Amino acid sequence: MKTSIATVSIAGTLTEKLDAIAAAGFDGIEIFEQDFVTHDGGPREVGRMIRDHGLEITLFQPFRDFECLPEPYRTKAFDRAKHKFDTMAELGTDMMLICSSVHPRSLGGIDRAAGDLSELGEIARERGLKVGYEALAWGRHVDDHRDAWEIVRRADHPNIGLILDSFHTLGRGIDPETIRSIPGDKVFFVQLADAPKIDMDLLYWSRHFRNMPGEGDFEVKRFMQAVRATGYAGPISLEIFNDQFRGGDPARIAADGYRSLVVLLDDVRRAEPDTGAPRLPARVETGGIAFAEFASRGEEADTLARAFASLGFTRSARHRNKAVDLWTQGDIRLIVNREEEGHAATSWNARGTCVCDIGLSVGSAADAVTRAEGLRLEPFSQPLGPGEMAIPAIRGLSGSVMHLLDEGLSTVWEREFVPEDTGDRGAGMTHVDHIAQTMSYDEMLGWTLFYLSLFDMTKSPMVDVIDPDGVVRSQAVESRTGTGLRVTLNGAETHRTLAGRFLADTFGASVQHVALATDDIFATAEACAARGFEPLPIPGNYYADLAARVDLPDAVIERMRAANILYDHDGAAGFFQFYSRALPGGIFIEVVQREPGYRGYGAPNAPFRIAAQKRLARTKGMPAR
Ligand SMILES: O=C(O)c1ccc(O)c(O)c1
Ligand SMILES: [Mg+2]
Repeated sequence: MKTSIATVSIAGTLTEKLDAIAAAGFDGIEIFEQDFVTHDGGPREVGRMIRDHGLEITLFQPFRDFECLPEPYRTKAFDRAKHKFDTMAELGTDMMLICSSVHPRSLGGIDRAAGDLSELGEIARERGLKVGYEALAWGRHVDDHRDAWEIVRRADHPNIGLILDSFHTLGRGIDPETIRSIPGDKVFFVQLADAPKIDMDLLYWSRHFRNMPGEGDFEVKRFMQAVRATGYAGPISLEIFNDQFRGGDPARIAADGYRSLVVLLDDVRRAEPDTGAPRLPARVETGGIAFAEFASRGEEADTLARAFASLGFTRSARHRNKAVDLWTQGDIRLIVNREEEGHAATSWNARGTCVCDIGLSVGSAADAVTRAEGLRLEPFSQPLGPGEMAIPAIRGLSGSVMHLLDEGLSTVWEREFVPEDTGDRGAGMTHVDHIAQTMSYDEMLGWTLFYLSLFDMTKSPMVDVIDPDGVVRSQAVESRTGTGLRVTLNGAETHRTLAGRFLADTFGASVQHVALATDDIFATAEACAARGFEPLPIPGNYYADLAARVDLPDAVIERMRAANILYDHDGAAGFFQFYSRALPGGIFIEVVQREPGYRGYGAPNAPFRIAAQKRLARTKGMPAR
């Protein structure tokens, strides 16, 4: 099945778009007329340039306001179409898209539309061209693919067919199952887009908020399953009108698009057995986070180590060959890497103290790598020292690394590390609850797609986190089983927010905090305090307000106040959390206790946490981050 993407989906000049689309792996493009018209070069040259990129022109579009016009508009519309047919011949494409008319003088009438299309089909046939008709969700008389199909059926012409676009069908809430009764040979072209479910004018929604399949809330897979059932075998093309993408990095957006298509087509193969075997291993089931590795040096590395000790961690092993310490507590492993060569050193040079590597437990590391390769994710490796194990890894957020560990690879701790004698039993923390990654808002969709396409994860609705100086959008992705990986993605739009400041200071997206789970937050807080841990101070007002709005005994609220513990309840269960102060690199540690059934991340408390962090930074005379 050929893959294609509309030029309108990608930012840049026509040449930049083509470079990005070709590099991403697509077979073809839908050329948007505007992208062609704005280019300084005739249609023959443009056609050649596209073919020189190894791409074919799958479609020329859009041709508007054609059908059902009274004279003299009707004749003019036919003349316009003939003119475009000339251009198409020079470009070297044989398929034109006509979208349903929004012309104020359009008369409507299914047979009138069919008659116009049939007559145009005859002109197209003489020139060896084909015309596909698409129902725009806001078309004046035709706004439903079922009506568009009836028009095409009555036009009854071999050069006239139907174009399906998932946005127009799913955006209007039309059941995609209705596609199954359309003959595949009359479907001339298929366009795909997803979108977030927001209540909005259809045209505005379509032109600004479409996104890649899997990035939104539409049932694009069910749409595509219905398309496959018709026997349609032509190109599958992304047509994504999105303001962020129009201003985004062409290579990144094109790669995301290609990835979304590969995943979707594989999901469809999996769901409809008669469409062929899946080509990729299934989405990878994640266990928890096996380790979080900090790149650091000197004084900052010492400060980190002291902070870990105050949180009840023990330096339980050192690497055989490297300046790498392993700090453990429960099933949690925090690594401090002071090496002056290799990935950690590169990360430290670029951004200072940071989380440079995340180790993830997976069912099968080999399957994870095969799937990642199929999605064209970037593999990572570096030279191994004596006795070191080859653990598969891929590039994660902004050049960071994600290692994939399965059962067979879990011997790495014994093989590569020398244990140290430890007496400390810890402060009761058991495992990593989640990591929080901060990125620019523009990167959020792409990273959501990364997690959802590689791993067996779902996303939760996006929430707004109110910072005193702006809004940060936050979205969680979590393993379907609920026991594996959990990540919150935080998208900052301004440098004035805590997240935005962190982003600027660390030169790109990275882990801003690591949240550790305990079964008894009060005991853990006490054990940490005994080790000299200083929590983020929370003002008294918070507890006065809490007492008024939640159903907790006064004595519990008093204990929370004493330990700077915050609380949330999501209707099902409660959640307790406290925070460290800022560590080197602006990173912080969160400690959480989830009551069984609590699904959130304490988002309602984020404004209080952020205000407290900014206040602390100000009183220390440090930049607020
Ligand atoms: O927004 C539009 O006008 C428009 C044009 C062409 C399409 O294929 C489409 O889906 C929308
Ligand atoms: Mg369309």
